[in-house]
Amino acid sequence: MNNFHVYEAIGRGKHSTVYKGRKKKSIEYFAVKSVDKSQRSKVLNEDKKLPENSIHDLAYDLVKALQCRNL
Ligand SMILES: Nc1ncnc2c1ncn2[C@@H]1O[C@H](COP(=O)(O)OP(=O)(O)OP(=O)(O)O)[C@@H](O)[C@H]1O
Repeated sequence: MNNFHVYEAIGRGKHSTVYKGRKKKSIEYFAVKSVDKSQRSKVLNEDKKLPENSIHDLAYDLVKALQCRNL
């Protein structure tokens, strides 16, 4: 967190608050999610889950990219 300037809250989740953030010494902006420590594992596990169609789309793109390389 020391690498970011954190500005105003831009959203709230069930167990978290999302802030506007900027990486220090850059003009890159990020959404910075702040989670209560007691809810951390729950939120991290939720964010790891991708919808099934996203996984399918990623797999399709990967296969296409590999096919292009082998041409
Ligand atoms: N990348 C982003 N850019 C802008 N706003 C965002 C971004 N990510 C989250 N937000 C805002 O923060 C809100 C809550 O974020 P998020 O979707 O992570 O919540 P959640 O998954 O429902 O909650 P939790 O993780 O606490 O269970 C969103 O509804 C949205 O308004």
